[in-house]
Amino acid sequence: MATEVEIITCKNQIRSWSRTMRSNGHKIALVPTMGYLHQGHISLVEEAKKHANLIVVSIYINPSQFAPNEDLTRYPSDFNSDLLKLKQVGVNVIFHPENLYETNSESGQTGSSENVERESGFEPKIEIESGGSSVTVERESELSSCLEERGQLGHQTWIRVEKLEKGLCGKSRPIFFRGVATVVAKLFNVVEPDVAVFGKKDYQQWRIICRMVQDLDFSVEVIGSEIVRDADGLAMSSRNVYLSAYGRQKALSINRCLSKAKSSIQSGEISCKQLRDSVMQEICEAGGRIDYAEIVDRESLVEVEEIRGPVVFCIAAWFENVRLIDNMEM
Ligand SMILES: Nc1ncnc2c1ncn2[C@@H]1O[C@H](COP(=O)(O)OP(=O)(O)OP(=O)(O)O)[C@@H](O)[C@H]1O
Ligand SMILES: CC(C)(CO)[C@@H](O)C(=O)[O-]
Ligand code: BAL
Repeated sequence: MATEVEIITCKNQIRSWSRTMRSNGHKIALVPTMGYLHQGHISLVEEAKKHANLIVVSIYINPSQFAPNEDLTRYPSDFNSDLLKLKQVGVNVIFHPENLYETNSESGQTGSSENVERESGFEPKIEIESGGSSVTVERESELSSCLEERGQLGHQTWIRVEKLEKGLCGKSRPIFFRGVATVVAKLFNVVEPDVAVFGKKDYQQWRIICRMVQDLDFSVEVIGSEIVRDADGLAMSSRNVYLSAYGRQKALSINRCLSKAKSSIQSGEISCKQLRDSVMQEICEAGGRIDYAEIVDRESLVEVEEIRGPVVFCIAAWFENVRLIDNMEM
């Protein structure tokens, strides 16, 4: 049966809702999403219900985790369909801010002097002190996300989980985890949840959030929830919608070769090189372009050479210009 869902768009309003509810003895779980919801997201809500009695789902396509050459402007969205799904699964609040980086969202002000500077020819250069004199160097290109690209330079504070963010997805998306960690910290600060649920499909993201919470003493319990797959084995993802039926068929090779690797390990294979080589061969033969295929320690995400303990096999590959990620704990 569908339930009433409150839609909140203002930071102050969600914070005061949360504080009131907690003072009345409720426990609040947050499920952060970028919308265009599928069963993977719904499973996070179901997991959240095991840990709290009030559920907030945030829907926010965060510009700071997209590089300017990525798909922010065409990222799929369908708020009405999301609303229906969330009513059916039974959540209490949808937090749907228009702009989480807006310091004055309640008053509708958008400008800042830095925006003006950008519009009038901001150069991506920085000055650094060197031996008593200052030199101008190109700003590291990796520091630019769609947030800065929009000219919204009012935001200056970034969270970097320095080691965990470097490998896997961090190699080809160098600003991605800076944006994710920062926006999740902002969501934690405005929603003030007791619990937050993340999908293990984004394994590195989940580990990074756990580490951020530990290192910065956030009072939030982070839950990692299992990957949900379609019947054909493809890990559900909002971006699957970009795939043609043909591309999707080819992309099934990802899950297929992860399952084969798992069987090989169960039969005694310990060489990560062997395992990686066969996965890479199968994905390439299916027409995929590998971004990475790595077997890493589950906690540190450091690559291992031999299977001697719990690991996770993580893959990112392009099919038809769609970058898909998947993994399997082994
Ligand atoms: N198949 C899935 N199984 C479990 N969790 C998932 C799955 N897909 C997404 N999630 C989780 O849902 C949360 C929100 O993710 P997001 O809105 O980016 O969806 P997505 O489908 O992963 O989108 P994208 O295609 O951009 O990767 C994240 O914690 C993510 O790990
Ligand atoms: C955690 C998240 C909602 C932050 O924008 C996003 O990275 C996602 O949807 O996985
Ligand atoms: N699920 C992670 C969001 C992203 O890839 O941008």
